[in-house]
Amino acid sequence: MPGSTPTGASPTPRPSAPEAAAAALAAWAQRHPDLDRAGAPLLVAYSGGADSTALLLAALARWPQRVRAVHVHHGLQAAADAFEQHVRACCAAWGAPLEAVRVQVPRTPGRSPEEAARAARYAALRDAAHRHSAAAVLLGHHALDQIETVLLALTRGAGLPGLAAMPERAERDGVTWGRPLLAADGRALRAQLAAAGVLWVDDPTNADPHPVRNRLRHAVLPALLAAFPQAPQTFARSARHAASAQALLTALAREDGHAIGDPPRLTALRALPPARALNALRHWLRERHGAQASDAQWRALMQQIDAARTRGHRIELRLGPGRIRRTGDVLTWEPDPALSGATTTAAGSTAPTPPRSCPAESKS
Ligand SMILES: Nc1ncnc2c1ncn2[C@@H]1O[C@H](COP(=O)(O)OP(=O)(O)OP(=O)(O)O)[C@@H](O)[C@H]1O
Repeated sequence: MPGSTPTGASPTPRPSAPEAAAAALAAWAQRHPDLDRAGAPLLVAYSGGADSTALLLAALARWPQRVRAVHVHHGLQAAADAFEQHVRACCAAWGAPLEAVRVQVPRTPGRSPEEAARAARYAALRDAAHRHSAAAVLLGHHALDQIETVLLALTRGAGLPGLAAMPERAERDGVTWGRPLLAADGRALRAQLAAAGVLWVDDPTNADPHPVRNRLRHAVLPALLAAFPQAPQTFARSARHAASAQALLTALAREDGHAIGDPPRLTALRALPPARALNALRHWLRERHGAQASDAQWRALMQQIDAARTRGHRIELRLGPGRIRRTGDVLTWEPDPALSGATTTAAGSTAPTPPRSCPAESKS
């Protein structure tokens, strides 16, 4: 349920944005002049954490008339009310329009509470973008988040789409999503906020040592940064290389998709080199059915496609959350409700850390 906070009759002077955030945002804005110069609102996804606080301050400084903060209250942890109070206080103090949205996070079998909360959050941000006809929704991910995302992809044995990690701009669900701080070092953002006396809230789930991301954050990242200080730049570069390569593979898959048809024809698939046929099929399953499958499943399918040279050769295999079958010369895929909950992640929880309040006056 959206609600608006009055911005207050006489807001206190806004603290200046952390330099690292302002510089990264300015460079991002130059790379996306259409968003920089558009008149439409820019929504900042403002959790109250350090990164989105830095982003909000930088965005308010660059686009004072266009920025609106959007905060999503997940109702999952005791501290969520206090987080919302904090962001309301900050926005009121800084004269920033705020929309605080409450979401119901459904319990879904096969989905961890974190995944469900993330999906509900992105849906709420998407809806807010549509309500405001926003030019973009801006997210506070920074360079260290990008390293974690690349490492996380490696721990899962991901392919190029995973290694491409987070794009600095993406169009999804009719919304433009921007990550202006991807070039900024999260440590600098925090240090500069602290030096300016700007307070933020810490999400207690970030301290949970069990989820893989937090293990990476607390055990791996400090060692990596100590040994390779350039990691924020080099990981970002690798992610960009992977994204460019993936863009080429996607273009090739689209082109090959015309040749193999929808549903894909076996004879046309066999006419392509196996790696191209696999690339086209992966793309078809992802784009047409929103599904992904494991390496072992793809290997089994490719073997069957190669072997199915007689009319009587049956193909019926599990592929991701569904089954793929041969009917004549084509392959058809259908979801199988019994398989859709196959990838369950364990959830973790810790006691909430009460947030500090927003300073009534800035020190800078
Ligand atoms: N409760 C919230 N309300 C509004 N925006 C939020 C909220 N939580 C996170 N965000 C936005 O998402 C960004 C990333 O947050 P965080 O790293 O905690 O999320 P994540 O779940 O890891 O992100 P992702 O969903 O992209 O993996 C924040 O900087 C902020 O812009």
